[in-house]
Amino acid sequence: MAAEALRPKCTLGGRTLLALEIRKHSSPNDLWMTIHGKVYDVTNFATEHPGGVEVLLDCGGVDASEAFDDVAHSDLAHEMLEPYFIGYAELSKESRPVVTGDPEKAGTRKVLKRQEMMKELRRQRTAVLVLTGVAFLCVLVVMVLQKIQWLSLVRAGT
Ligand code: HEM
Repeated sequence: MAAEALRPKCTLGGRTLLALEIRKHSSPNDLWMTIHGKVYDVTNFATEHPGGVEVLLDCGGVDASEAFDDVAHSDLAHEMLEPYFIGYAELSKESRPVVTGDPEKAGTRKVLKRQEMMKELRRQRTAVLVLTGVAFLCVLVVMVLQKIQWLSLVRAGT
């Protein structure tokens, strides 16, 4: 009875599933994750995820709440979750990421990896912004030069 009460479970269309079941859905073709106690089947969303498919695969079958919050997702991202909702999961040890070796170190490694990815994303965004700015300035300079040339031609003609 006590063991039954401790069992992590998730409801899906009236059915009750163990967290062990949630964990089985961790492949690109079958991807579930738990975010704040709710289970989402994001199989059809993974390849469309603006943050890339890799980060979602890292969270396949486990509790992705921390990873999701770390990114400070927009309200839109929270709304986008809803169509993928399939049920509720009991937050238990078994639904959290499976870590091998020293859990503390493994957790730190994951956080560091994520922070590194975020830095890289920001670097890429800054580079794109700078390049766009430079391209815009170049176009502006060319337009000004053409205008000057045109004005001097007009003056020379009169
Ligand atoms: C399955 C649920 C998820 C949905 C619906 C979702 C949705 C989104 C959306 C809409 C964006 C664009 C930026 C925004 O509007 O916030 C985004 C960006 C991102 N997401 Fe997610 N996301 C999900 C899960 C995750 C998870 C579990 C991670 C784990 C680390 C993650 C990492 C990222 C990253 C790194 C970005 C890029 C941030 C940037 O460009 O600054 N997402 N996501």
